[in-house]
Amino acid sequence: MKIAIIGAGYVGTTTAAAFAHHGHEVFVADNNQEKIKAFQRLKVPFYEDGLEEALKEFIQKNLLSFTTDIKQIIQGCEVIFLAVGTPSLTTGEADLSYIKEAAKEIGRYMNDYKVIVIKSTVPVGTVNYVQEVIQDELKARKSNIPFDTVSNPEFLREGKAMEDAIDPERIVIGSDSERAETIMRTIYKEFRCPNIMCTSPKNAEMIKYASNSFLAAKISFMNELARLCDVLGVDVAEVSKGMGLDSRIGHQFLQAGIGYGGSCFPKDTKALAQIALQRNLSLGIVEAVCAVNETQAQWFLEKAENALGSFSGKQITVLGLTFKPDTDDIREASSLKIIDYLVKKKALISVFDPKGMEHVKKLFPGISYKTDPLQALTNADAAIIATEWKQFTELDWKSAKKVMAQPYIFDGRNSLDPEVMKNLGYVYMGVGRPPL
Ligand SMILES: NC(=O)c1ccc[n+]([C@@H]2O[C@H](COP(=O)([O-])OP(=O)(O)OC[C@H]3O[C@@H](n4cnc5c(N)ncnc54)[C@H](O)[C@@H]3O)[C@@H](O)[C@H]2O)c1
Ligand SMILES: O=c1ccn([C@@H]2O[C@H](COP(=O)(O)OP(=O)(O)O[C@H]3O[C@H](CO)[C@@H](O)[C@H](O)[C@H]3O)[C@@H](O)[C@H]2O)c(=O)[nH]1
Repeated sequence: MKIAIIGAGYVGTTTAAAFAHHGHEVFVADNNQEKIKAFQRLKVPFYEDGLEEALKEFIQKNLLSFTTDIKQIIQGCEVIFLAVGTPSLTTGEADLSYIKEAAKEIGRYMNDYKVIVIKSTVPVGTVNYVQEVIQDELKARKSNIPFDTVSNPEFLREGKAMEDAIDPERIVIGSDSERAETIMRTIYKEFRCPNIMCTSPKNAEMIKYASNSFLAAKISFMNELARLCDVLGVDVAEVSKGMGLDSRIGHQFLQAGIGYGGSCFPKDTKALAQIALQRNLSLGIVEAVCAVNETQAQWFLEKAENALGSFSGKQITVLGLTFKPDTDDIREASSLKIIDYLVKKKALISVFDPKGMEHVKKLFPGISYKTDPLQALTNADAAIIATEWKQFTELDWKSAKKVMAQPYIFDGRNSLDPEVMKNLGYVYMGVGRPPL
């Protein structure tokens, strides 16, 4: 089937690669010319493992192409996916202006029956809103071309985007139209996904926000608990291990740390809380999830500062800048809060990250960017681990100790073994872990 995708970001491009992988012919459009030029030169302008190779393969097989000509792909395809951004407004609400703009273009250019699929994460009711925007454009053209609007939220994780998109655990299709549902089932036929759920558009939209907020709640629950464990001399990592053995709870998303980041959890939890407030409801749990996350890095930094005496004038190394390993994405990364705090405290800051340094340089040009972990740790009074890259978990910490000025390790991701670190002579502090 010929599929158009509007928005060549993380989601649009990995979705495109997954559709091409399953034999569809995919056309991706973006209004950012630089981005499209990069894809046309077979260069992915962000880091996602396996994506560049996949895009090259499908472009060469003529299954995939990139363009700025949105009109052409709207007219050439029966199904159009919207994968544009829905960032937070200052109020926490989702900004639907990119969705609106793309919907207007569809209404302006569509020539025959279309299925418009919203893959972006959007508030409940957006499928209806898109329908109205397109309808208004058609009315202005004095046209009554039929079309359907569908919700098909995306659940991929950055860093594992390709495997998640090609082989998803679940596919949610929110449609009120039998014709559109049949087309959607045809698109996903080759995916052999065991869990294809068809429901209403509103239900599908809510499933996405509810899923992200629930995962974020698991993390904030453990992060809040870590603060109590810290006072009680209990190891939160052992607690989460014990909890996870109950299959009703499970091990995933129970790792305490310095807070969740990325382009999704912070924005989607805030948006869900805001959607409720607009209906005069307050979602106390979701609001608390956000509040714990806002303060978690600060809580950890104050403890670290206390342990070290002061950050002022000290050489502090931040290991890891991205919001999680295996990505170059620094959106809402905890490392940014850490650097900000250290700058205010007049620390001397060195950093290293395998993929995220170029982006952080634009925000903090005045700190020292190093080429490897050992160089970053040279003469350090303390290291703060903000992202659990394997370059840090597998580092030769024995050699690292020799180059550091003082042996303080503040592990914001509980990624190292406290006993091993103690035996190497480090003063180790994790999140909610008692000192040995
Ligand atoms: N990043 C993720 O891991 C992830 C996972 C699941 C869902 N989502 C959701 O998917 C959506 C997209 O996320 P993303 O991370 O891919 O965003 P992104 O910012 O990486 O990409 C969005 C792209 O849309 C383009 N765009 C905006 N308006 C346009 C228009 N009118 N015409 C053509 N192109 C336009 C932008 O130039 C940009 O390239 C968001 O709603 C997000 O919440 C993201
Ligand atoms: O036990 C855990 C698990 C994760 N995190 C943090 O949570 C954040 C998000 O991690 P993850 O969910 O792996 O990354 P994303 O790529 O943001 O993916 C989430 O957000 C996407 C966008 O909506 C969804 O599609 C995915 O299903 C959802 O997992 C990161 O900062 C992690 O460090 C923790 O602190 N503790």
